[in-house]
Amino acid sequence: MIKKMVDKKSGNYSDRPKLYMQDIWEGSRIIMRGYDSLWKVERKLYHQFLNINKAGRYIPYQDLETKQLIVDLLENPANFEDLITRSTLSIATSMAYGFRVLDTKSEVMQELFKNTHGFFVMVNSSKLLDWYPQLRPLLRLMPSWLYPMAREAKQIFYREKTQFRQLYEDAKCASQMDNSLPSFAADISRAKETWKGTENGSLLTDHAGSYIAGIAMEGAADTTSNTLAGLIKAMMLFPNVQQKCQEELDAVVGGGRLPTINDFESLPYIRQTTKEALRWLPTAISGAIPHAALSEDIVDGYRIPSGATVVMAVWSVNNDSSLFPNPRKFDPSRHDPNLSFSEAAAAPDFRDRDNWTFGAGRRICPGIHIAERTLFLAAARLLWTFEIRKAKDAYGRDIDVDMDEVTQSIAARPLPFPCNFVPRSDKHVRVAQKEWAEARQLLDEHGNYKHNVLQ
Ligand code: HEM
Repeated sequence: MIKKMVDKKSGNYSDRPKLYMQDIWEGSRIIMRGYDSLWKVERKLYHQFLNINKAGRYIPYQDLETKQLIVDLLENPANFEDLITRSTLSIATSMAYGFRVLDTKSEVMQELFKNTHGFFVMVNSSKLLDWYPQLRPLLRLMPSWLYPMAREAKQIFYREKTQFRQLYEDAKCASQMDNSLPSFAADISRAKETWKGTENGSLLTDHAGSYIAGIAMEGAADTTSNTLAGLIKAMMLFPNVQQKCQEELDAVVGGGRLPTINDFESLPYIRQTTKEALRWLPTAISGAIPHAALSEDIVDGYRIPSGATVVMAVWSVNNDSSLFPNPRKFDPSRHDPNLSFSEAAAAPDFRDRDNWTFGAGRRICPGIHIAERTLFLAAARLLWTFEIRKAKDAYGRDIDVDMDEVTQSIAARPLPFPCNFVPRSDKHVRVAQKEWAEARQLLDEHGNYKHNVLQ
């Protein structure tokens, strides 16, 4: 059904429902935006800077952050949830703005989390106004003390807007300096200059530009971190799969170096494992943000009215046993290693899709190529360095974990679970530490890049 409607008739199903909070946010968040001219400009920019060829440009960031992830885990394995979040967030801020995240508890990051979280809480709290939009005009007649949510939401929007603009302006300024790092924000501001006097140029205001960069950063961070948390959980629960991954790594990479992106083609089972992690615990459990129908349509005799909300039941389709037999079994071998994430997502026959976790149709996630590389490097390096095992209780017994427990969110994540990272050998530890020590030479005393590391 997703293929039939959202992929094949994507011109009709690329709109978004008109959420009350999207109005309060003045339509700023692309991910919630309807199928309009600014959305097309935004999408053009995403395509220009995140396409399959450009995605390769960010590998040095993915390389450095996944090396740091490994040594951080060696030092503080119990903190693995926060460490994977730091590394994916740092890849995202490096790409979007050209700076790294050293600590997720820093003031800038806390402000960012507070605003994003605030937005989703507000969307959740205003569901009634989305189900019954006819109530909205009544709110305007009510004194704000009787209905404080709108005022609270506006405050979150202003704080977020101020932060996104500041980050965007800082990246623009930084790009004027010699030896500056490339960033998506700087790319957008340059595109804005190039498009001056055109229709695209007039739509691409600084405010729009700051949100295009901000949402790319936001879209990249949690989704990837949540998927990695799911992959770690799967490795712990399916040790036979973990062992197969490690046999492949030992045969191809050996024990003398960390896997790199150059091993991508030679590690098909690791790639299949990342595909299976996306299927088995999809962070976009119901397609992240619903689509909406632009015009009325008839599908299999059912009338879909214009404006109808279309939710993709990603969890259900990823667990459909006619497509994925025994679906709760984590089995990487069900995926074709010869198809990249995006090739499988675009497969003409829906049975060739690995999963539906990146969405569908014209709104399919534009970060899919970046995500593929981050997941590959992180998975290969984690499994090269560690045995991922169940944690033990005070009596030395394995602590059981429910495989399906996830957070209640549009970007679901496994509920926190205990887990043991056991280094595979002293030699593996020494190699990882040595490679991180070499990689650190690229950084200054504040932990930021000394010079441009991208091609
Ligand atoms: C495992 C990683 C990721 C997952 C599972 C994921 C999933 C998704 C999903 C389900 C959507 C909505 C698609 C739809 O409406 O049909 C989406 C949209 C989006 N994603 Fe991702 N994403 C990931 C990584 C990334 C990365 C790395 C970036 C940026 C570099 C990114 C940027 C975006 C943006 C900008 C949108 C909005 C597109 C639009 O509304 O037109 N995502 N993503």
